[in-house]
Amino acid sequence: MFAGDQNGLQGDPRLKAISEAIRVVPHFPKPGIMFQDITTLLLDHKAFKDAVDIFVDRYRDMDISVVAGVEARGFMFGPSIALAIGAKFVPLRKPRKLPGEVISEAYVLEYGTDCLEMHVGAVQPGERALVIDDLVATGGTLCAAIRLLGTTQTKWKAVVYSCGATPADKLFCTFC
Ligand SMILES: O=P(O)(O)OC[C@H]1O[C@H](OP(=O)(O)OP(=O)(O)O)[C@H](O)[C@@H]1O
Ligand SMILES: Nc1ncnc2[nH]cnc12
Repeated sequence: MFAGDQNGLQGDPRLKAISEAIRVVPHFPKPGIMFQDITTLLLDHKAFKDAVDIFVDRYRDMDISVVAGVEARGFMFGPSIALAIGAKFVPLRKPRKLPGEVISEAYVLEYGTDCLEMHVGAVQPGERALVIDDLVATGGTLCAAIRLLGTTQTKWKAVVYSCGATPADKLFCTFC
């Protein structure tokens, strides 16, 4: 996992603008949580486009066939990235939302527990997948997404978050 200064984006003015477009709401949804609200980023066309473009530029020539978006905020960035890099989009959904046969992974959140599900057959063994979400807090969601894709024996998992609860500089990614 690496931050803006280690991924070739050091000094990129887009990072500051993206960071500033994310509203921080203290004590939401409960005391002590500094909520990183990306809905304000979505209102800023340039910052929103820059956030998508940064990932498109990074991953377009990496033979990635699957972009997996984590419900719900991964759905706000993932499809645009998938279309631009020529990959399919696979939603990783919260429980009981997908109508077909699913595989499930439970995980612990900063303020609760949850579960991600994916349709069986959406990802084939050997495919290269990129996971998209808006941030890492405890990392529980990210780990669940990796486990979910791992059950399909996906050859590569590239995990990308467009912003982070900490540090403030927001752009980092992991390959596993
Ligand atoms: O690193 P973690 O501790 O796992 O937390 C990060 C996750 O929490 C948020 O989603 P949330 O579960 O609140 O769902 P939402 O996108 O539907 O609001 C966020 O969008 C990440 O998916
Ligand atoms: N600090 C935070 N801000 C926004 N979403 C979150 N999900 C978990 N922790 C969060």
